[in-house]
This record gives sequence, structure tokens and C-alpha cells, in this order.
Amino acid sequence: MIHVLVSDSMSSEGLQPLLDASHINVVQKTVEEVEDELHLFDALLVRSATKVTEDLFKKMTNLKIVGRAGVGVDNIDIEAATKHGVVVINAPNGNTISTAEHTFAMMASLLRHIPQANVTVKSNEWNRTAFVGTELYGKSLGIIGFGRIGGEIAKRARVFGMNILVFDPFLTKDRAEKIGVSNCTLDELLTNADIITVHTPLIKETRGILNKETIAKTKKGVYLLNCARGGIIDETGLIHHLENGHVAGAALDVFEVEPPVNNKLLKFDNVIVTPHLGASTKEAQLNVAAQVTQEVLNFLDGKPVTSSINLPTLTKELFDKIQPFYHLAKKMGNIVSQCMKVPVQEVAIQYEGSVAELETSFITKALLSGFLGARVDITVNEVNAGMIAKERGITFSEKITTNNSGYENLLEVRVIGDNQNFVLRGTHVPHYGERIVGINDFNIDFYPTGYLLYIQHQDKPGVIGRVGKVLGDHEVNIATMQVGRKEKGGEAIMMLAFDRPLDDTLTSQLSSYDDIVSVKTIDL
Ligand SMILES: NC(=O)c1ccc[n+]([C@@H]2O[C@H](COP(=O)([O-])OP(=O)(O)OC[C@H]3O[C@@H](n4cnc5c(N)ncnc54)[C@H](O)[C@@H]3O)[C@@H](O)[C@H]2O)c1
Ligand SMILES: O=C(O)CC[C@@H](O)C(=O)O
Repeated sequence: MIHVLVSDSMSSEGLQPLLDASHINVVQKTVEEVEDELHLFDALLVRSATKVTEDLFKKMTNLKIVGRAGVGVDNIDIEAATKHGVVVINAPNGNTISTAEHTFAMMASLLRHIPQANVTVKSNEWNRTAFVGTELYGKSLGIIGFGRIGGEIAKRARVFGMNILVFDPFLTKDRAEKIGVSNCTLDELLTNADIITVHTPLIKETRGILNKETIAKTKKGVYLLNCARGGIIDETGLIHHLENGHVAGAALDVFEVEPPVNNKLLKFDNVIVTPHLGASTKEAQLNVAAQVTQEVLNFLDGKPVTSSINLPTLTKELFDKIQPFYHLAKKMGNIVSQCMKVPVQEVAIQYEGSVAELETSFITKALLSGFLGARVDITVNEVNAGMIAKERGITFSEKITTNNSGYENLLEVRVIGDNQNFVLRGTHVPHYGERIVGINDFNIDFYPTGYLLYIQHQDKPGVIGRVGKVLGDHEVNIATMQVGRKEKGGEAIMMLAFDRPLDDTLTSQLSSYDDIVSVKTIDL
């Protein structure tokens, strides 16, 4: 049974496919309510209320995936997720329209004083002169962060006859041209905009992008909006410029601390606020819940996820192509690790032939996770393999080569360790399967599975017979056996496969023979 915890409120219609799956147990409770059972859950679905911290990852020892029903993942410690090998996915576009519409509604409300006027009429006042507003038409709207939401706001603003100024350091010329906007510098936007709205993620570079100094560069009487994340507009800086009258008004859906506690911003008549409602529509909640549900179901079924934050994203088509190499790479990493029981400094992977045209970074991570999984005592997978390698001082690299060694596709891993190097080559033959075709300088051909015995020996008469006799004496049946040598009478190797693990006494006995250089067991 797979256990999924849904710890924030979510559209039950969106969650329905998870609720319907007979092999999945869905628990809809807060983290605090299931404190004693946290170690059971395979998947966690959240909105913004649950704080997914390092501490929570430590408690959720079985966790494999966190699904964020929304865009912003600032409530999830991505670094900790990666370290613990947990995939994080989000629902990047399910609430774009709702948030753009909310921002627009806030902008219109701010300039026409609708919330304030509403309160007075309901208090039996009829004060028309106090609420003279400002038109949006002809005004310059500065959009900081021109992604999905920023783009939708621009479309709406154009219909309202507004001029659009955009600041986004990552905006491509193509996208800007397609939407008909031009990217300017932050200073140009600040000095020319009548209204400024922020739509970036909350990251180091955007925290306080509008602050006491930058707001001072804006036009006197500017209007500011934040429907993205609290902290993108620094609240202290904003308060300063509301008090001195430089800012004419602000509309805030988000706060540095939510819900706001003793927040001075709530005292200004020209500040209008909503309780983080940008994505709160029936449509957006259904969209985001349905998106993460589908992604989590795909992931739990071993299918690719398309909106991962800490994994390369793959389409189903690409994933199907990669899968054979993914499994081969994982086994190759595992074999090398078991053959090289010494400290390792470098793992270099080379791709040749058709495999080189695929998303090799994913295959590299699979190989690395196979390699590290055999030598560290924590969960290692494609998510955290790079980070764990780095922590342990192991550098890794990948290279595409145009060499042609005769295989349709070839993966080669070269591992450099203390006084020892090891090279392994593998290929995947369609409709036939994975083959290991080279160990160091030896050509060989075996199927990497089960219990293997790798023997380095001298190419002399009687060695193979002696190995066979020892195994026979111990009643061990050899499933398959491959031999390889460089030259007659020189160094040679054997790779034997068995149906069950071998005793240490047997491998010690084999190692004691003069013509046998080394004996290594490999369990796959
Ligand atoms: N209020 C809500 O309920 C609500 C709902 C949805 C999203 N959000 C917030 O809105 C944000 C934007 O959502 P989106 O879907 O448009 O995201 P997005 O990823 O499509 O767009 C973000 C844009 O910010 C830009 N950016 C990054 N760093 C920048 C910088 N230093 N300066 C300027 N621009 C920068 C990126 O290039 C990108 O184009 C999200 O991160 C989320 O925090 C809030
Ligand atoms: O869960 C919510 O309602 C807020 C979501 C929103 O902030 C987001 O980043 O997608």
C-alpha cells in the first residue's frame, strides 16, 4: 500500500484520481495530526501552509515526492529535499489566470478606492468626493518578473490602454517580441512607471527588490502591488514611503509574515489587502490539485514527471527512450563500486552512439546513484546523487564522444581511485537487453544481473577447471560464465553468475590460488 499525506486543504475533485486508486491510502490531515505516523508516507501534497523543512524530511523517512499544489515552492526546503533524495514537483500554470485576474482586480480597486468606498456606503455614508480615483488608461504599468503571471497581466493591461514596462533579466528577446513588450533596466522601470507590480519568485535576488532606496527612485504618487510573495517589496521601505506620501497607495495579497501580526501596513487607508487570495478560485484550485495528483500518480507508477524542481524534466516519450540506459547505468555504477572498494576521487562517464542524443544528465545521475548507493548508508537516487558525490569529494563528469567502437550505443564509466582505476563499458541491445561488454582492457559480454563473481587471473591451463571444481565441491551451480583475455598466457578475467550469493569461505579459497590475482563478488 502506498501512503499519501495531503496536509493542506485541496480541491477534492482534483484529488479524486488519488482517492480512487485502490493501492493508495490518502490521509487528509495536518502534519501535526499525524506526528507519530510521518515515517509511513511515500508522498506529501501541500499548498503554502505546510512548511516542508529539513526537520520534516528527517521524520518522513519513507518520503519520495512532495507535490506543491501551486507555483511558489518557498515553503519547501529544496536543498534538504534534494539531500534526502525527495523529488519536488509543483503545478506551475494551474493558477496563472486566477492570480493575474486577482492582481488586475487589486489594481483597479486600488486606483478607484473600491474597498474603502464599500466600507463607507455600508456605514451609511455617501461621500463621493473622498473617493475620486485615477484611470488605468494611458498609465505606465511596470511589471517586475515577466513569467506566466506577468505575461497575462501585460495582455490585460494592453486592452485597458496602458503602456507596459518590463524588467526581467531572464526574458528572452523572442518572448518579449511575441508578447509585444520591451525589456528595460530596473532603474528605467522605476523612474517611468505610474504603477508597479511584482511577479518574481521570492529568492535572494528578488527579496526587497523594492525597498527604501529603490522606491525613492519611483515617480511621486506611484502605486505598488505585490500579489507574488511577501518580502519582494520590503515592508519597512514601503511603510517609510507611505508615511512620507511618496507612494500613493499599495495593494498587497501577500506579507512577510502570514497572517500579518501587528503589521503597520494594515493601518494605512491607502493600503488595500487580501489574505493571499491570488490562487483562490474554484478553477485554480481544481487545476493545481489535478496537476499535482496526476504528477504524483505518474511518479508512483515509475513514469516521468514533467514539472520537477530538483530533477531534469522528461516527457513520456523521452523517458521511454532513456529507461533502458537508466537501468543499465545504475547497474554499471553499482558494479564499479563493488569492484573498487577503495576511496574514489573521480567518476567520468562517456556516451557514444544513439544514447548520446538523449538527456544524458539523467543517465549520469542514475550511474552515480548506483555507484554511491553501494557505498553510502543513506538513500541515494538521481535527485541527490550529485550533491552526495560533491559532499564526499567525488567529482563527476560526462562527455559525448564521436568515437565508433562498433556498438549502436555505448556507455563507458572510468573511475579513478586510490592507486586503482576501473573502466566498465555497457550497451543496450534493443529486444535483447543490457550487456556489459568491457572491463578495463578486456572485452567480455555478460548480462548484469544476480550474483556475480569477477576473477582476475593468469591465462594458464587448469585455472578455469580449478575454479569450477571449488564451486562444484561447494555445490554451487554456475548459471553463466564468460572469460576474456588480452593475449595468450597473459592477464585474463572470468565473470561467473550464480542463482544465490556465495560464501566468503569460497571466495577466500579461490583467492588463495597462485594464478588467481583477485576475486570479487558483485550482488546486483
Ligand atoms: N498570490 C498568490 O496566490 C500567487 C499565486 C501564484 C503565484 N504566486 C507567486 O507569483 C510568482 C510568479 O509566478 P509565475 O507563475 O509567473 O512564475 P514564473 O516562473 O513564470 O515567472 C517568474 C519570473 O520572474 C523572473 N525573475 C526571476 N528573477 C528575477 C529578478 N531578479 N528580477 C526580475 N525578474 C526575475 C523570471 O525570469 C520569471 O520570468 C511565483 O513565484 C509565486 O511566488 C502567487
Ligand atoms: O496555495 C495557495 O493558495 C497559494 C498559492 C500561490 O501562492 C502559489 O505560489 O501558487
